[in-house]
Amino acid sequence: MNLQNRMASDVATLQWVGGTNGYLQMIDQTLLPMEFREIECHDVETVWEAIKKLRVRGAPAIGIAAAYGVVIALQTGTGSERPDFDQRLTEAATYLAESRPTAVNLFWALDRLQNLAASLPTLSNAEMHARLLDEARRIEQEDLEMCHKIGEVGAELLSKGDGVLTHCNAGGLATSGGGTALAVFFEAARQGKEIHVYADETRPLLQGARLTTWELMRRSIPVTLITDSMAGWVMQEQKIQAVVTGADRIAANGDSANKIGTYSVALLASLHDIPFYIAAPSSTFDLSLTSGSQIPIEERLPEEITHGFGTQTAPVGVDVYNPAFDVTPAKYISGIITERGLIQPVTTEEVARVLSIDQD
Ligand SMILES: CSC[C@H]1O[C@H](OP(=O)(O)O)[C@H](O)[C@@H]1O
Repeated sequence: MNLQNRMASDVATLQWVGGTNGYLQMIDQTLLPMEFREIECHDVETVWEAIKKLRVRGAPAIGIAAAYGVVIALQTGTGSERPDFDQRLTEAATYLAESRPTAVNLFWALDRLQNLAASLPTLSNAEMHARLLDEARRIEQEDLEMCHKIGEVGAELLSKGDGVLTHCNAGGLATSGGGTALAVFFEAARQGKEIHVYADETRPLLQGARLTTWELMRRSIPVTLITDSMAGWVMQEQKIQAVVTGADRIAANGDSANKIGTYSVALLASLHDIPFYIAAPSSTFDLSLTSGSQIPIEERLPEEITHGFGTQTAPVGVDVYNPAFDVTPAKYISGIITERGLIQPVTTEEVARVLSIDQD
């Protein structure tokens, strides 16, 4: 099987249809697992809304969607001169960058397209548009390859029969299809390691209950759903031999932002002397930040907590705090699994060394 078939989840998180005047098709993840529906994005506003509402979500997937969103934005607009085109590119990137603040892959992808255009100022609008579509497709393909390698690097850390805990969803749905934390589980299972996954439900939007269990069950990987508050107890009961989660932005010293609740899981793992790993591609690192204190943390609407999935569970008007992410200090991270190898110990020097390793 080729890489695309082997590592991609058996459903395409995202799919570009057609040429430069095509459109982006994506699974609406807000409906899973009860309904499988794909939506078509024919304008940049639809892409922006899909990112904002987590119809497409997960750091790498958000970056890929934004890259295709730029291509869609350039299908319309005034001016036939290249400066007009470049202005529209800048406007589209600025607009998409406002959709969500934490996942650095969004900004990394938008910068990559803008830098490409800046490096090719003499191309016609049509030629530049085609190159931008090629670059978006390259970002998606590179992510698939990175997921595959993350799976291989991470699977080596797991032993036959391990219980492994994960938080939120860092699966094919959060990426080009290969997953990051779940790529480790997919590969370990493929190698016959017979792991058992414990999935935190991950309030308030339940990415673990809705998405991680769905992905693992589709691949016949044993998974047990637990509430977020049970993570410590299953560790105490010695059901867990390792923890692997994803990440949305990793600072130069290895401090990692991930779904809210990850920090608590890392502290619990440390207390129980259980290795806690982050799995993430190099596109999730933000080396411009010296530490995690500089990572912007998205705050989302109170209704996600008080009216989750249509049921009101708190008095109207109650004060609500709803940060979507938290930051785990590097000292609580046993290692960061990347496509370039394992970063361990998690230090600024080791981050720089591993990320500088040339890809084959
Ligand atoms: C492979 S990145 C997955 C990462 O993204 C999730 O956040 P969200 O569902 O809000 O996009 C969560 O932090 C996952 O670990």
